[in-house]
Amino acid sequence: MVKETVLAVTKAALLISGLYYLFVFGYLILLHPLRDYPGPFVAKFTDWYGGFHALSMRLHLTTYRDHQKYGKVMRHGPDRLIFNSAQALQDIYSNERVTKSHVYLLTIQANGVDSIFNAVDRRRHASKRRLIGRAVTDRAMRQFEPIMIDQIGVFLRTLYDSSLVPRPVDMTQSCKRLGLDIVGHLAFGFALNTQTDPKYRFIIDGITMGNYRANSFMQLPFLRNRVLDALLHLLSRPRRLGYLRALEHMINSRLSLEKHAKDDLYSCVADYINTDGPDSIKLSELWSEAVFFFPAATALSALFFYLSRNPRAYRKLCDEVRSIFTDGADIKGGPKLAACRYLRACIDETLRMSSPVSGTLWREIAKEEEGKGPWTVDGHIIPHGTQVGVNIYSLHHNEDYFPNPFSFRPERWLTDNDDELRKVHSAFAGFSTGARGCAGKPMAYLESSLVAAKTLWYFDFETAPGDDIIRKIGGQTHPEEFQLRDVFSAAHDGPNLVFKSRDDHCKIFELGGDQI
Ligand code: HEM
Repeated sequence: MVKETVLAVTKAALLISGLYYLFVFGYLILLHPLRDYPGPFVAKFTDWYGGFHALSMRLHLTTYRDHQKYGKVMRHGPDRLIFNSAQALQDIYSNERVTKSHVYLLTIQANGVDSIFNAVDRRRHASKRRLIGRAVTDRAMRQFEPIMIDQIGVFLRTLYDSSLVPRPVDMTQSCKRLGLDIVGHLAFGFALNTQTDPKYRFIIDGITMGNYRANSFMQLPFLRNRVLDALLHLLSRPRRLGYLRALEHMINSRLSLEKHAKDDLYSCVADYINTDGPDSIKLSELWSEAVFFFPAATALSALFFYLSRNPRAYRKLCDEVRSIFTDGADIKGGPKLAACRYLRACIDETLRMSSPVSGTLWREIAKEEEGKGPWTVDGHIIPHGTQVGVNIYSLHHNEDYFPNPFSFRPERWLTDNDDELRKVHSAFAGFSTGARGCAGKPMAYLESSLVAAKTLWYFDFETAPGDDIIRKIGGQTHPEEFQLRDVFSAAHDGPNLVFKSRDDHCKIFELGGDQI
């Protein structure tokens, strides 16, 4: 009797859940407001489609392939639409009624510390932006530049040492270490010295893991649940403790100095730490803000990749840098660097092909704007509750704007044809755009330009033997492109390069001079 009752209850439960899911699937496929948009079938009823490809770090490539198949607007999740046009870029990211999607909230750390990146509320964000903006003003940048140049000097010395052997240099490692050392100084005036000392190098992997975790949560919110989070916390405990200890050490070292002893983020916001005012910031939030200063390392690794594979561009850039400047120490921010137009075009072309942030930046209409009239994106009225975005990798490879998108052609940024120029700029989203666009864009250009120009001043370089073996990742079929793994920002390897010093110019390294 008991057995029969259990059987009957089980059958009823199965029937009810079967009917429930049938209803939900039926609704999502046949009745949902996004039902008429094309897209991968699985993505119509679950976020697992995007989640799966995010976990495998190739969502940017999948999205590009899907656009080829389904067109310039597609449904990429039950309530998600992705567009592939410059008009959509404007309509989404430069619209004041729009905010970051609620999925960004899933990236807030377990201790509740938010950052400028995941502050969805517009007032909270505006206050953070004002504060962070203080660290990246032109004046702050000018004050920080000598410190950046010192770190670039360390980078150049490691290249010089490698040239004496000669030994190939893995540019991903070198650029990430340089990038992190700059971030340490910029945030807390702290010398992490990862370029010369392995002690703090684990932070680089920590940042990548954090980005991977955040990206996975945003694509597949289901993952952010207590059980999985607790499990992840347990598994990453030893690393996390090391990370927190390093952070605590950085903060304590900085606190032991006078507020304005260093030209760093701390100094810019010190008067707002733990106050009652509207722009108050917690000390513990500062590093969360600063880790978003990191993607320049990807831009640099990719730039070295493209220059080593494109001899014509390499030669042209050498000619420009070596004719405009008269000395390595002469290479600094100012009119001469601004006159390096080909350098800027090489950086832009790099950011187009291998954008350090290559995914879809999800947005939605702000809560307080709901019901105040329709939101139209590239001619489509967006139904209530829909998250939308433009996929940066796809837009940057859209032939309507960038013919031969897989060719490295800096010249496309230097055309005399104004219409053409407007067109390429309209579809460039490397730093995103609008109120949530990159706050550190000028800093990123300065860092990339100084590193590239100074490297070309002191060295010639070429691809290390054997480095051209095609590293196919997740079905990427374009070996001429620097291959990125999408973890919101990017993970990558190489290129491995061999450096040869330009003799007369490198004497300064032998003499141990610091005017590099
Ligand atoms: C080549 C290097 C860089 C690239 C490609 C890049 C790209 C981006 C992108 C695409 C976003 C928008 C993210 C989103 O909407 O979720 C962003 C935001 C941001 N970036 Fe960058 N970034 C770079 C370097 C930097 C640097 C050097 C700094 C600081 C010195 C910086 C500071 C920020 C900040 C603070 C935000 C958040 C802005 C906000 O939400 O108001 N970035 N960046």
